[in-house]
Amino acid sequence: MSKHSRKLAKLVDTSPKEETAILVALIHQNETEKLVQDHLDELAFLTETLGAKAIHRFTQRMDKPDTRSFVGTGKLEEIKAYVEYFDVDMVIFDEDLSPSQVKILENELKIKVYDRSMLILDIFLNRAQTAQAKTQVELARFQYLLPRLTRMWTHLERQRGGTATRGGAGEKEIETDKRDIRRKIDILKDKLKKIEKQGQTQRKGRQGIVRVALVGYTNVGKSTLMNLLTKENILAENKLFATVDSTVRKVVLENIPFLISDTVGFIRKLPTHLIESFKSTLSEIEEADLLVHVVDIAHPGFEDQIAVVNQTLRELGAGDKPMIMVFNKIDIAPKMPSEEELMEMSEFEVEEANFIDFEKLKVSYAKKSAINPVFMAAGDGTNIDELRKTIIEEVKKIHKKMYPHYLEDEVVDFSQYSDEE
Ligand SMILES: Nc1nc2c(ncn2[C@@H]2O[C@H](COP(=O)(O)OP(=O)(O)OP(=O)(O)O)[C@@H](O)[C@H]2O)c(=O)[nH]1
Ligand SMILES: [Mg+2]
Repeated sequence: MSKHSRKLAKLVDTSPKEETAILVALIHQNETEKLVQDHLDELAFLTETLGAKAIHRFTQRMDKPDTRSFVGTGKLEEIKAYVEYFDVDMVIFDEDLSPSQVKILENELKIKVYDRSMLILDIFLNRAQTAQAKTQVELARFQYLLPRLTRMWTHLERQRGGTATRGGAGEKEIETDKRDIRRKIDILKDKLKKIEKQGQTQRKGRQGIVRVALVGYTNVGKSTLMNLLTKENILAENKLFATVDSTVRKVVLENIPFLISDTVGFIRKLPTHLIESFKSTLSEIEEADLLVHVVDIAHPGFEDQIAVVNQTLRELGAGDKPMIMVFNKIDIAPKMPSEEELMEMSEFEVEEANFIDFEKLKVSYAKKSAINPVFMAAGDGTNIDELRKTIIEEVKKIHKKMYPHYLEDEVVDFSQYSDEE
C-alpha cells in the first residue's frame, strides 16, 4: 500500500485507531545488543500500557547521547524517513531528554516526542485512583514538563484541559502556559500537604502494630499476593503499574494482628520527580518493620530487577529492613530439568531455555539473609502456606520486641474469662 492510500484508509476508517510509536535507544559502551533489546521490550510494554503500539525500534551504538538530537544526524534522518513513510504518531526514547533535545527532535520529526520519564509519568497519571496519588503524579508531571514545554506539549496540554488550540501554539502561548503551570504546581503542593497531614494522623493511629510492606518490581505479582493474603479484591493485571495507590489491610494470623500494604512497583530509572512526590505513599515502605520482596522469577531479567528494587529501597532509606524474598510465578518459570532430561537435550536447547536452578538460588539467598526465601505462585496459591508461615514467624519476632509481655498478658486475660464461667 502506498503512503497516500494508507493515509486515505486512515481517513475512511472511523474506528478509534491505536496510536503507533517507534522506540529509540542507544547501546552504550559496555552494553550488549541483547541487553538493550531487553530494555526495549520493557519500553514496548510501557508503551502498550499507555495505550499505543510500538511498531519499530531504532538503536545506535554510541557512548553518550548527541547533545543536540540524542542520536547522530544520520540516524535521525533514518528515523525521520520512517516516521514520514509510516505516518507514526510518536517517538519514545529509552532515556531522558534535555529540554533542548525535546525541542529539536520535535521540530525535526513533527510528532510527539516522549522520553522515558514522561512516558512513566503519563502512565501513572492514567492509573492513579486516590486524590493523593493523583495529586502526587500531577505535581511530578508538571515539574518535569515545565522546562520541556514545547509547542506540541502546549497543544496537548490544552486539549487535556479542554481548551484546544488549533495547530501548534505560539511562543507567547507557551509563556502563558508556563505561568499557568507554575501556579498549578503551587496549588498542587498545598493540596498535597493537606492530604499528607490527614495521612499522618491516620498513620499515627496505626502505631504499635507490626507493619509489613510488599515491595518489588512492577508486574511481579504484589497485588495478586496481597489479595491472596487478605482475601481482598485489588486490581491485578498484566500491565505495568497496575497499582499506583497504596493499600493497607489488617491481617490476623495466629492471634497476632499486623498491617500489610501493597504499593507502587519499582522500575529501572524511576523518574526522580516521581520518587520525590511519591515520598508519602512510599512512606508505607519506609515505616515498615518487615519487607516482603516479590520477584517474578519467570522474567528473564529478574536478577537485574532485584538489583533495581534493592537500590531503590536504599534510596528510600529502607535498605536495612528485614526482608523475605519471594520468588513468585514458579508455575511459568523455566525450572531446571532433571539430569536425565538434560542429557536428552542439545547444548543449544539448554542454552536457549535459560533454566533456573531453584535449589542453587535457594542456597544462595539463604546464605545472604537470615530468612529463608519462599518459592511460590501467587496466581494459583502454590506454597502460600509456606509464605504465611515465614511471615508470621518474622512478625512474631518483631511483635515480641514491641510487646515483650504480650503472651503473658494474654494468659491473664484467659484466666479472667475462665473465672467468669
Ligand atoms: N503465571 C503466574 N502469573 C501471575 C502470578 N502472580 C501474578 N501473576 C500475574 O502477573 C500479572 C501482574 O500481577 P499484579 O499482581 O498486578 O502485579 P503487581 O506486582 O501488583 O504489579 P504493579 O501493580 O503493576 O506493579 C497479572 O497478570 C497476574 O495475574 C503467578 O504466580 N503465576
Ligand atoms: Mg499491583
